[in-house]
Amino acid sequence: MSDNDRNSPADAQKKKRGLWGWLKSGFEDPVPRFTHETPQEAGAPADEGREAAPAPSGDAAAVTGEASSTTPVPAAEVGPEAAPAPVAEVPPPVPVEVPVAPAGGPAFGAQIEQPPAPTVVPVPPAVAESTSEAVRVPMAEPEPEAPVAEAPPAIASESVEASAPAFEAPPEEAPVLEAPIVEAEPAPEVPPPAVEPALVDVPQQLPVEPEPVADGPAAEPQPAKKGFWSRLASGLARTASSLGQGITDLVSKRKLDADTLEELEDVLIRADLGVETSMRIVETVGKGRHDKMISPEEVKRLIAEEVERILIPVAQPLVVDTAHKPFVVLMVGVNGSGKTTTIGKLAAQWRTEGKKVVLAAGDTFRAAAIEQLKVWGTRTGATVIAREQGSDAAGVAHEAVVEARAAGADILMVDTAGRLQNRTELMAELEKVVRVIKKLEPSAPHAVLLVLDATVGQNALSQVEAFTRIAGVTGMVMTKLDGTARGGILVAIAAKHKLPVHLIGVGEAAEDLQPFAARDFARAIAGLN
Ligand SMILES: Nc1nc2c(ncn2[C@@H]2O[C@H](COP(=O)(O)OP(=O)(O)OP(=O)(O)O)[C@@H](O)[C@H]2O)c(=O)[nH]1
Repeated sequence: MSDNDRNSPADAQKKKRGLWGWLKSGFEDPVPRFTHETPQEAGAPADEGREAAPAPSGDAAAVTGEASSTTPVPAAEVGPEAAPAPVAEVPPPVPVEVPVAPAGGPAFGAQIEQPPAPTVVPVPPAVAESTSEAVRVPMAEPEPEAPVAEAPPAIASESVEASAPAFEAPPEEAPVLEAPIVEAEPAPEVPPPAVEPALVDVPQQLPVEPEPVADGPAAEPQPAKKGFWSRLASGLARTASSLGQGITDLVSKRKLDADTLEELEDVLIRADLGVETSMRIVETVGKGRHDKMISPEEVKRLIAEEVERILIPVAQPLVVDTAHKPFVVLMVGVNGSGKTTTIGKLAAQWRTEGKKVVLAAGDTFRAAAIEQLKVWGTRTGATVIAREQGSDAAGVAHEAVVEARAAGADILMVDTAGRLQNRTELMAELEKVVRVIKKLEPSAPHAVLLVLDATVGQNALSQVEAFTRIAGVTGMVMTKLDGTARGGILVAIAAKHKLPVHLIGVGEAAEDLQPFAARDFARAIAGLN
């Protein structure tokens, strides 16, 4: 579904369902659709670099703001450096949420502003089978208010075994739940952050396909699951059909003369393949075929071969080096490029492989991003480290590294707020996140993934330059290839920057994040079967 579809009545209806309503919809649903809450809409001070994503050059809409109905943002809390609100003012959106003492030694305390009472969202029970592994997560604190009341239905809808909710505290440990009653108290009564969080071993569980809700409507027949190729081909259909139509119109009735080749070059440039790449392709197509008839299929084949040649060196899988525990992945990119969604999709895939995954809600600028990550945590069974909106992102990253280590996590993914590459102060903030992670673990982050929105077109080229310079980008994920007819931008970036391309997003479902394969991509973009 493209961003354009957000305003459809069906989409609006989905949004009205609310968080738990969405969770009930189960694992097969499209991924959660979180809108981008602009500072203005939230009543916050304007911040151009945060709010203004580059205008898409393709025909897919840019990610625009619609205030989230579930997470109202008080004006005073908005802004990356704003003092965090008392915990009591942030209604926990998940069943359990407890304050965790800021980890890290005194040496680090001098480096980072220490916001109060970070929260940890424990692994939720969207699971069926326990493994022998256990992850240490903070003990759940009972919340007498609405969130607790809402929790059981959500668990019931996701959990396979309603009789064994993984998140119910064992009776003998119940007293621990009463200890840090800080969330409902006014700020002055919140215990100092040095208090040890109560920890309990919670079985690490693997996500499974959800069972239908017992009292829900009769299950509709599900469409057959798409295969890898069909997802890729349908995701790139807009680019392929635009290219294909242009090629067919050009060569089906004409000989391959100089004019035809020039027009072919225009068709390729319009698909954002870039001038150099387009010239290179046209040269290949024209070689030995001047003034001869050529079929559209033959031209597509030649394009695919040339594109594949360009892509082969950059098509590199994202390899998790198990020597690092956790393997730290930092997500960077401009506003709305798909960082949080990509984290969720990756978490889903890695959790299915049985990996222990921790997610750090380092996009502290946008309240909805924190909620979005928590939902992905609930959905995938990954632990989420989150603080209030406006907290120091570097502090969250620090906390997350400490917690992920303590939990023996395999992978830690750190989300960051979207920022325009030309906003120096925001890029400096990102630099600080990297610095803080390195201070704890010099080899980390082990992967810095630049998430690029394919619909922004040529602007992506300067994003690669800036983010690589500031954050040391190691690889790229290109999202929303399904929302543009100009997916050729990936080829232009590959040709210019030679940056590894690990993954591509061709839709909003978790399965729509695919490993990048040069041949498949080249053939799909050219419209070949
Ligand atoms: N169609 C499509 N939509 C995508 C894809 N990847 C992400 N999206 C959507 O893009 C929108 C923005 O994604 P987010 O993950 O919130 O973006 P972000 O980079 O975290 O945003 P900021 O926090 O503002 O920087 C969401 O509606 C996603 O569902 C994709 O591959 N295809």
